[in-house]
Parts: sequence; structure tokens; C-alpha cells
Amino acid sequence: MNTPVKTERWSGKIFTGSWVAARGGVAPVLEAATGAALGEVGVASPEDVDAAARSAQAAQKAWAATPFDQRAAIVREAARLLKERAAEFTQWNVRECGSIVPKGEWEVGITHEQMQQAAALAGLPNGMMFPSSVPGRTNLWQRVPLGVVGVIAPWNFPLFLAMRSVAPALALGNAVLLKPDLQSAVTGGALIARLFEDVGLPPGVLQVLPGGPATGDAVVRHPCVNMVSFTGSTAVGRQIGEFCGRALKKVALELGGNNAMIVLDDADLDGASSCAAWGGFLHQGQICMAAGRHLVHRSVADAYAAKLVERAKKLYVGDPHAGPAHLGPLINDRQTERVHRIVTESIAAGATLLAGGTHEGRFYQPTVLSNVAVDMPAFAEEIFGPVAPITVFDTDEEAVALANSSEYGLAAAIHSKSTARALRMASQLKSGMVHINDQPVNCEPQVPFGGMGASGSGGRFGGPASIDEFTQAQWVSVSEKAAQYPF
Ligand SMILES: NC(=O)C1=CN([C@@H]2O[C@H](COP(=O)(O)OP(=O)(O)OC[C@H]3O[C@@H](n4cnc5c(N)ncnc54)[C@H](O)[C@@H]3O)[C@@H](O)[C@H]2O)C=CC1
Ligand SMILES: O=Cc1ccc(S(=O)(=O)O)cc1
Repeated sequence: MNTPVKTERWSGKIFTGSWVAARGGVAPVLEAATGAALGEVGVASPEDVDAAARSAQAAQKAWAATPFDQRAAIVREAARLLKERAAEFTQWNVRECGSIVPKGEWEVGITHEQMQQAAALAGLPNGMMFPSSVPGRTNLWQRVPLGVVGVIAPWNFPLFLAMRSVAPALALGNAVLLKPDLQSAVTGGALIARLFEDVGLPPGVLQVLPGGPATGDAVVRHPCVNMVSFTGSTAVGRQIGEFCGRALKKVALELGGNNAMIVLDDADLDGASSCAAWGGFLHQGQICMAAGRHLVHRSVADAYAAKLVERAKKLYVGDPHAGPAHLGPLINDRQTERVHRIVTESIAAGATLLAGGTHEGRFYQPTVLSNVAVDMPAFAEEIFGPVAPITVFDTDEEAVALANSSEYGLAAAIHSKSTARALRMASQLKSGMVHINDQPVNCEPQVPFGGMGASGSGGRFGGPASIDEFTQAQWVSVSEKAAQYPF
């Protein structure tokens, strides 16, 4: 793939059950590392969204009535095809999103696993029976589909973060409008549409509508869209949440994080520094669960910093399409400028630069900062770059207070040789996910995933939680004969 792709069926199109020209025109597909044009996708206009939402609403009725095993079989077959096409997905993930090859391969693997589990949801018990105080009456309480689910996905893990909503929503009988980010519209959009097209999903049940904020906004506001599942920034999530609150529309928001990696005085520092490098620098730190604040006991802070610096300096940053690299490019120039601003402002405010702090274009060196205080941007802001800011503490209580001082509450890690001490601390953290003797970037699709505070709206993805997210409850009572009332 060295010349722009024009021959693919998705080229310059959107997917509405077939590939059609978009009224919003086309957008280039750009290589994150070089800026080279790789192809083009269609941009869905608000009129396209309107037509898609209406046809999705119509298609959903027959899809919900399709026997559960047939719905599950389609999702399972799409998962099988994903595995067959793993190399193609990974290649696009590398070029379009700046992922290193192992990250792209890992994303295919976890998405495959997640799709298998989503397919299985369709066959789980879908309700309960409750006793009735009325003689001769039976109370059924059942989960039914929502209708049309709008999925708005980001560019950092575009395949997985789209599919963790798309697959369970489809398996449970909903239609889906997927709006990928334009920076990942092939990996997280066109290739997903093609998977489901090729396994025979009925037309209209999944539609893929690439675009920017205007397209996303049209999906959120459309009256035929019954639920919005959004993964992205807290700023945009708040806007979507506000609208959905007013419109009384179900919404799932998975937002940012500024995740604490806490290292206690009795930690294994070799293990902790390995976790820190992985959790801080993987995918250039562009992960909401990334270790964004390293809170380290004063007595081990110098040793921890030295070990982390040693690891950081061994990492190779380069174009992952050109050859093996540990870190690829940041997604765009705006994000690069933002990361560098946070680093330089923090140094100007008194932080010590121990490694990195420089970049060539979008290639940012893994960076370690010590003496980071709570009022510096490197502590206070979600960086979304390969930066490890270290802040010291003296007591467990202080560590908990520092960790909880962020409005976010997505993920955290605690390193200690005492499981009891770490568990005690975990229960005091305002964090949706806590990993003891590991790092915060963890995801197992069978375990409900999600954040507290400004990291989300409280819903969870994965395992049985996906049933709660992508269905709604209905009470049906059945009486043996017509009830008689006083009038
Ligand atoms: N939770 C996560 O996985 C992610 C979090 N982020 C955070 O967001 C920051 C900025 O990244 P962006 O790509 O600008 O995130 P973003 O929140 O602007 O974009 C995420 C998705 O929302 C769509 N979108 C943007 N504005 C919208 C609107 N008004 N209505 C509906 N949809 C809209 C985008 O097109 C994209 O598909 C990052 O620095 C990071 O802090 C970014 C990507 C993923
Ligand atoms: O496991 C994959 C995964 C899950 C979530 C995120 S993010 O925190 O939303 O960035 C990334 C990858």
C-alpha cells in the first residue's frame, strides 16, 4: 500500500447497507507518521445521518425479531473474518493511526475475543420472573432492544473502541449507526462495515458514517437514535451528556483519565518500573487508562525514577511502517503541540527533566519528569502523550489524597508487597478500575470496564454489563382472565 487506495469498495463512500456517495463530500485518509495520503473516505452530512437513522429504525424491527442464534452467528462469523483479515486491519492501524505492529495485532485479538463474548450475550437469560400479589397473575421482567444505537468512537483504539459497542448492540437486537473519527475512518469504520457486509448482516442494520463533530452531533440529536455510546474526550462527552439528559435519551460515556500509578515504600521497583514504562509509553501514552501520574513514596522515588529513565532511554521511536519501533508518532500536530506545551510549562514551573522532552515532528521521545507538583500541568491535565510525571508522597493517606485529587476516576495501579495494604488503599480510591502490582492499562472483555467521576457516566462495557447498556427493561404481566375493577 504505497500509493493511495482508490480501488477498495469503500473508497470515497459511506456505508448505509451498500456503499454510496456521501453528501458531505470526501476526506483524505492520512498516514499518521508521514502525512501521506493513503486513500479517501466519504463524509456523512446531516442529511446522510437523517436517511441512515430512518432506515436503521426500519431495519431494526426485523433484526430484533430474528432468532437469537442467527444474530449471534452473524457476529461470530464477523469475528472469524476479522481474524482472517488480521493483517489488513493491523496494516491500516499502523499507517492510519500510528500504532506499532504489536499494538495493532493485539487490538485485533482483543476485538475478536470481545465479539465472541458479545455473540454469546444473545443466548443468555433475558429476564426474570417476579411473584405477583394478584392471584392468577405472572410477572415477567424482560430485556428488550433499545432500537437504534449511535456509536461515536475515537482514533486511539479505533477498532476495539467501536466494536465493544457495535458487537453487543447488534447481538442484542439493535441497529447501529457507527460514526468513526476521520483520523481512523478506515480501521475503525470502513473495514468494520465490510466485515458485516461480507457475513450477510441485513442491509440497514449497521451503517457507517465517517465525519467530524457535525456528523457526530447529527447522530446524537436524531430522534430515531435511541441511545448514544460515546468514547472520547470529557469535553465532548459533557456536551453529549447534556443533550441526552434533556432529550431523555440513554447515553453511555467513556471519557478521559489521569490515572495514578502508586508505588509504596515496600514495592518491587524493577516490576514497578517495567509496569510504569508500559503503562506510560504504550501507544505513545494515547490511552485513557495510561499511567498519567506516578505517585511514589519519597524513600524509593530516586531509585524508581532511575529505573524508569533507564527503560525510557532504551525505547526506539520511529515510523512503525518503516520497521520495528517501540513508539510510533502522535496522532497529529495539534496533539504533539499540546504534549510539548504541558512538558515545557511543567519544567518552567520547577519540574526536573530526567529523560526525553524533545520531539522531531510527531515523534515524541518517552519523557520522565520528577519533582512534579500538583499545580503543574503535567499533574493536573490528561497528557495523552508518552510522559511520566513523578510526584512524591510520605504516607498512604497522602497517596490516596493525591490520587483522588483529579476530577477523573478511570484506572489506577498500586505497587506493594503487602496485598492487604494495597487492597485497603484500592477501596479508598475514586477509580473505576484498580490493578495491584500491575499498571492501569488493562482490559479483559469479560470484566465490566468503566470509570468514576469525570471519566464517564457510570455505565460499564463488557461481560454482563453490556446487556444492561444495550437493552432496556420491560415488565409484562399476564393474567389468566380479564381483571375486574370497581368501575
Ligand atoms: N476516551 C478515549 O479513549 C479518548 C480520549 N481522548 C481525549 O480527548 C482529547 C482530544 O481528542 P479528540 O480526538 O479531539 O477527542 P474528541 O472527543 O473530540 O473525539 C472523539 C469522537 O467524538 C467525535 N466528536 C467530536 N466532537 C463531537 C460533537 N460535538 N458531537 C459528537 N461527536 C463529536 C469525534 O469526531 C470523534 O469521533 C485527547 O487529548 C484525549 O484527552 C481522545 C481520544 C480517545
Ligand atoms: O483494551 C482496550 C482499550 C480499552 C480502552 C481504551 S481507552 O482507555 O478508552 O483509551 C483503550 C484500549
